[in-house]
Amino acid sequence: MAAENDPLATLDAHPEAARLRSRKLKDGVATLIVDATGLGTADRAAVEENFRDAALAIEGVSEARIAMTASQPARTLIAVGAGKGGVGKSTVATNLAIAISRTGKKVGLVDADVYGPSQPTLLGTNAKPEAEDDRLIPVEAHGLKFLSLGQLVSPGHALAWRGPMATGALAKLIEADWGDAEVLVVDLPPGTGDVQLSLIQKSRPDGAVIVSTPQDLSLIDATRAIDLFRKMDVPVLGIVENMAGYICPHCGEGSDPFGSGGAEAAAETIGVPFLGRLPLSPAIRSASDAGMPPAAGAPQDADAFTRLAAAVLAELEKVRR
Ligand SMILES: Nc1ncnc2c1ncn2[C@@H]1O[C@H](COP(=O)(O)OP(=O)(O)OP(=O)(O)O)[C@@H](O)[C@H]1O
Repeated sequence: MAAENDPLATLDAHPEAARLRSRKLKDGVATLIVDATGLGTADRAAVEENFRDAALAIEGVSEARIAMTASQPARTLIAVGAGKGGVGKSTVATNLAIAISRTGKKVGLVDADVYGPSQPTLLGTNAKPEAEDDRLIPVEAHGLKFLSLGQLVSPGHALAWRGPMATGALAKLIEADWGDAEVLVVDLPPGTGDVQLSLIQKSRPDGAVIVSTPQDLSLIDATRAIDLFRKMDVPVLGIVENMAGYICPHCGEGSDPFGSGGAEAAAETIGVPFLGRLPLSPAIRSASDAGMPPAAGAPQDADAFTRLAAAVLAELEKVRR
């Protein structure tokens, strides 16, 4: 790492030398930059102490300054929002997260829906997260790590989350120990209120996906949600049209209970990408209610979400350039 006559060169033989990013000695002060990726709080402190002791044991070092770099990997945060409730935002967020994880990425899902956290139902588990050093450890299900406000309260009490209390609880979910998760999908509460605003401000999503049904009223609300993200300088990755057409399971005939093509037309007018449509399907509803996300199921159910994940990842690449 440095010249042979550098007294700090002995640190290259340290058992944690692979974490040493740089070392410098000036006027008796040793400055080390150490990569803390993947370390829990206790291990991080131990490694720091260890390097300090090792540096101070070197002749000519009177002081050791150790900088531990961010312990978490660069993580992409995707917010899933909707202007109003009931459009299938949570269903889309869960299945999008699963479809992204099926591309080989490590994915975490945050259920930040203060008004009706539904991920424990959608993922079919009531397991409660543990905490270590005051940091929550996400629960695992269907290949995802996830945390939900619904896990922090007893059933039926979620409506008590309001204002600063909700904001504080949401921060705990986002700042949890997500380990090696590369992508974090955040299921926001519906609407454009203070809770959404402070969450967007604090967590700075890399992009937002807006869920809407094809009908006009839902689209007006979706437009408000888009405005909120744009004002906060969060790139809108696009609109997903959910419940976009119904195929009768009995006669096979197609119909459009909520209209058709509305979200695609609105996306064009507003100037955001259209990410695709998901059909109104009894199979999606019954699988979701049973805690068996369709994205993790048979191809005929999973395909629409696989395409959605590909579209979302492609848009993310574009906004990063
Ligand atoms: N494409 C679909 N086909 C059939 N049912 C669907 C579809 N999408 C969602 N649903 C059903 O609609 C209901 C509402 O969905 P979901 O909870 O995901 O909506 P939401 O927008 O997150 O609502 P809220 O924000 O109010 O919690 C659920 O019963 C869900 O199974």
